Amino acid sequence: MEHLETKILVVVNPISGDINKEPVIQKIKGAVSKKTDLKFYKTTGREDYKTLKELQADVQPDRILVVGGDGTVKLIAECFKNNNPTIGIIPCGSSNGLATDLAIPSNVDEAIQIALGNTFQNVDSLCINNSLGLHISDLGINAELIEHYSNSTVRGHFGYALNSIPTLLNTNAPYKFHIKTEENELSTTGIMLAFANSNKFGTGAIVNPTGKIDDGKFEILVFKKLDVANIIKILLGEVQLDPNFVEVIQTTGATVTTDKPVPFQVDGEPYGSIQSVEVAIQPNTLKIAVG
Ligand SMILES: Nc1ncnc2c1ncn2[C@@H]1O[C@H](COP(=O)(O)OP(=O)(O)OP(=O)(O)O)[C@@H](O)[C@H]1O
Repeated sequence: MEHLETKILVVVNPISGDINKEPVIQKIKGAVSKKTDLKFYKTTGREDYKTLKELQADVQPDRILVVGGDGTVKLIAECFKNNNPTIGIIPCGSSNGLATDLAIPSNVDEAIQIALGNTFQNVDSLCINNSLGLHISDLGINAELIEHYSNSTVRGHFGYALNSIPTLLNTNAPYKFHIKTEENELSTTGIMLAFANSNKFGTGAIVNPTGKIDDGKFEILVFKKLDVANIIKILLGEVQLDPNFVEVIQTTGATVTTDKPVPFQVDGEPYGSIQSVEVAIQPNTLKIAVG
């Protein structure tokens, strides 16, 4: 396989998506040239940020391969955002939102080829209450689901579905959101407010007919009704946006406040319940290998 770098750090989340990573590790070993200095780091879920920072100083990798889900990609983005190495994603999580946005295949062999390849895309990130957001963050019902899911011992989609049932029955939704952007100020009610750092919404015909992929903007989506299937389809970019169902605001920075504490999540990680979120776009934070 052709690639220019010699130092590759592979960060493996052993538990993500309930997938055995050993075959993936063997495939990566088989895909790189003999000259490649290949280092592996398995996340522990504790102090990974600190250890990876030390590894960065030690190894100074040209490329980092992430074998995990959104949470692991985010960990890498936070650790290495100032060093700007190329990041290759081999999607192995129960949620692989950023990989899906970038059309990185779930097939391991194909993903490894792309992760080691030389086609790149710069990706914007969001600064959300001083945390890094790469894909979708939200206040409301989805964050409630994620909170329940993260407290459970069951991993994977099936666990997600099982745990969603009690949450949907006990929800405090709808919530009142006060949204202040650089351009506008409004109050609205919904079951969920999402911050989406995905070009799907920015380039969609209804949201922004003239939008470009790297326009340095993000979207606030306020979902009005509890229709989980439709919400998921919209977040996956599979259906046109119906303004009666979802309100969309495109901006570069916003503050959202609520009347009561609302569960909050950033890229699939629960952040407890909060009443105020500040969000700003950070253009071109990451360089990711794509197909
Ligand atoms: N060795 C480990 N043991 C337990 N937890 C770990 C370990 N390594 C990483 N983690 C946890 O895994 C989470 C990130 O998982 P990631 O998003 O990559 O995969 P996922 O299957 O999509 O995860 P999730 O289902 O929790 O969203 C973080 O919460 C991190 O603390």
